[in-house]
Amino acid sequence: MKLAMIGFGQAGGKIVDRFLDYDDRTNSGIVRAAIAVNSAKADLMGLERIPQDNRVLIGQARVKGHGVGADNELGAEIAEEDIDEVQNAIDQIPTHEVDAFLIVAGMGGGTGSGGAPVLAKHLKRIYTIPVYGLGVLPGTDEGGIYTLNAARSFQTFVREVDNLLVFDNDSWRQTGESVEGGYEQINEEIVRRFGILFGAGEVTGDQEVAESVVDSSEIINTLSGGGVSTVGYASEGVELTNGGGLLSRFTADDGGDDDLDAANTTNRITSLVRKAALGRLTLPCEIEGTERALLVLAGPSEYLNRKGIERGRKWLEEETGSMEVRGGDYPRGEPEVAAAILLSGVTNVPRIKRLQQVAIEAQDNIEDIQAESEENLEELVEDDEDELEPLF
Ligand SMILES: Nc1nc2c(ncn2[C@@H]2O[C@H](COP(=O)(O)OP(=O)(O)OP(=O)(O)O)[C@@H](O)[C@H]2O)c(=O)[nH]1
Repeated sequence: MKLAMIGFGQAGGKIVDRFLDYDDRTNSGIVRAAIAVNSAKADLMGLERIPQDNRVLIGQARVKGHGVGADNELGAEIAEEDIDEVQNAIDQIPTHEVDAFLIVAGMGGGTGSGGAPVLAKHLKRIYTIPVYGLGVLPGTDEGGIYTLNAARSFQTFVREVDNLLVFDNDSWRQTGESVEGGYEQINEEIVRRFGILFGAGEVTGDQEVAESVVDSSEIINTLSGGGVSTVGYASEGVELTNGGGLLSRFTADDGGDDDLDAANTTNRITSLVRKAALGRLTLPCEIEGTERALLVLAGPSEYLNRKGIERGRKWLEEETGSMEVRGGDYPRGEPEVAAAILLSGVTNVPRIKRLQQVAIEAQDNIEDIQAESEENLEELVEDDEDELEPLF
């Protein structure tokens, strides 16, 4: 499906930048327009792919291009004040060619965390196409203020969008790497997963001869109903029949009379689906209780078959308990077979519960510290009060 992506804040901008790169590399055609919004000029300048004209600096009057320093209330305020500037950039894109908006933001900072929900609310008032969010949760070691920001932003963002897709940095961070290097890899993991999902609804031309290609309305229907979504993914390298040089661990179903080949393909697909659902999700959670799901099998068409996808879909129905599990293929020329599973409307998410608990503790702590420091300041000032006249 075709998306208008808006990266809000530093993380949001960088991830949308990577989506553009992914789109070019894989010819997916999912990014119809890409916009970056930030209160920090330097962050906008650091982007590589998003066109200069689509980079919107907000809050200049308040923060002079220096960012909001993880103050997400200020982030929300400047987004509201400068929403017309963001709208001007959106006015330049052909929204009638777009299936949905995707607002991408890190939820632990200030600009994206505060601004993304404001933009979602604004877009929903104006447009009839769905507005989705892709929210990135901070690592638990980033500290109380990031957790508090994320918990507050999450609560608001999920209410304002048609569906909130979540990626949790905490379960993806790698030890022993620089933060920047670590994010590069993490961002690649993000675009690969969401790229396959959204790319599935963008199959065109002769690829459509495949039997059960996923359609963008199936993605929209899976996301409709709202709530929180997570994505599972697994892949295996294959040899392209037109001469790719990869070791084949996946047996091609060449469509001939070879039942064994077909059975092999089916079995491989089924185990790939299990790996994707039971492995690391973008937001770890219990898959049981998921309201709706979509299974996408991507790969060269000779490695896909309807029976495998149908079996994978049935298995997902059993595991999630959902009666609304869709499935289909996404034929493409990459030398791998990949299963991406969108689990929409997940309810059993211990990470979110914990995030909210820690945020409440952080909020209480901050209030205590504030009260204490006000008292301390009063004591400090009172000591001099008898002797000194106030200025006014
Ligand atoms: N996945 C991912 N997460 C990132 C990246 N950069 C920052 N983050 C996360 O996003 C959060 C910070 O948000 P930023 O986007 O840097 O902040 P901002 O929205 O620009 O807001 P301010 O800098 O406070 O004005 C951190 O908690 C990180 O967890 C990135 O490139 N990829």
